[in-house]
Amino acid sequence: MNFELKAQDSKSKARAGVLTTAHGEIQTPIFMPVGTVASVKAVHQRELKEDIKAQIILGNTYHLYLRPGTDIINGAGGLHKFMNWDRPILTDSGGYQVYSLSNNNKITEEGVKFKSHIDGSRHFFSPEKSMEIQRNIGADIIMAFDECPPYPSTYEYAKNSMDMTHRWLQRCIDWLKENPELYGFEQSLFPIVQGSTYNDLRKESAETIASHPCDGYAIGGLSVGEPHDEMYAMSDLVCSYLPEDKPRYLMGVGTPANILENIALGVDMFDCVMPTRNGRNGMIFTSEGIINIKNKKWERDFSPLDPNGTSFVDSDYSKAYLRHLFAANEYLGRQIASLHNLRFYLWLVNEAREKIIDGTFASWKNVMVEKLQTRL
Ligand SMILES: CN(C)CCSCc1cc(N)cc2c(=O)[nH]c(N)nc12
Repeated sequence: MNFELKAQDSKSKARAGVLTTAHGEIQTPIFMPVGTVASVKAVHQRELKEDIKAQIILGNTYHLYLRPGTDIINGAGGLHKFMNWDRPILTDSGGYQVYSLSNNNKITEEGVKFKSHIDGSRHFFSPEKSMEIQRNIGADIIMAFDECPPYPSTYEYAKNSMDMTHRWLQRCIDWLKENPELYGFEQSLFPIVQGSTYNDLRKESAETIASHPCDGYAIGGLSVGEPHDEMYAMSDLVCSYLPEDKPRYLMGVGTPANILENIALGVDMFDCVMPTRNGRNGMIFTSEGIINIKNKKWERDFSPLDPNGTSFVDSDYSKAYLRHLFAANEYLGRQIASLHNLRFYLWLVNEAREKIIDGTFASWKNVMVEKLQTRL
């Protein structure tokens, strides 16, 4: 895996680059649609590739392990073949999902005991187990098995959790060294910086994580309910300790405005369920602001969904029509909203990339951040 910086903004820490993987190139800054259970909800792989122009998508160890299970995915020759997606895939390591989905879990030094949110069956994830599952899934980018502390956490909890995440990282590295790739293509580990919202812990974690030679580095433990200015402060601090020549992935972020602000701080990769989850609830993101399509004000607005939009749905359908589909609970409504929002997120990061390359990012970002938060 190789990362090449193409341009750096002179008035911010924003960068434009290219990450080359076994399944193709990724232009950064990039947004990664979330395909938790081997599907980006309500969207075809063909639409992801041809209309949304997604370059990499996310899968998830916790979900895929529980259903369909690694032996079926392995039997298909890996997740790329199983879901017919031949571009890069990143999988999260499963710990975060255990905390957020399984209400009955116990964390020890060894790993995490949990009950399946599907059928209540008992399971156990260790760093080694997480690596084995991600090896079998065949993800191009494997996330280290970490603990994402809740927000807020006491200093003591955040420190103990961070230290354990660092010990778990070494166990991930050791297991991957002992167990080579199964499908004949490179799979790279991204370690994850923790430390909650404590400056000294974040510095210590970033330095520890950066001491491991990896193809990329992730910032975890944010977008967990902390105020946005805390998110930005931690992201800024951590980026200053991570290698310049490797991609930085801020996990679970975020709103369009969060993404632009973090690009300005030096972050290159993002994922978030917002475009799909909030889209399915009628929240439509546009370059002029946010539309709640269920609002009565759109009932007789026959104008295109998004005149500046770059997806086919933006000109094919009107606001009034999409509002009707939501009112009637028609599947097509969620499909249109998901497709539009994902295309918007990919358009936004590509616009940012072009502004970084032509040197106008900082001023464009400030204007854009205001517009993106307008309620239309
Ligand atoms: C669908 N996505 C939300 C899933 C991928 S990102 C999940 C995710 C989100 C957030 N906010 C923090 C963390 C974190 O600290 N560690 C890990 N492993 N994953 C995280």
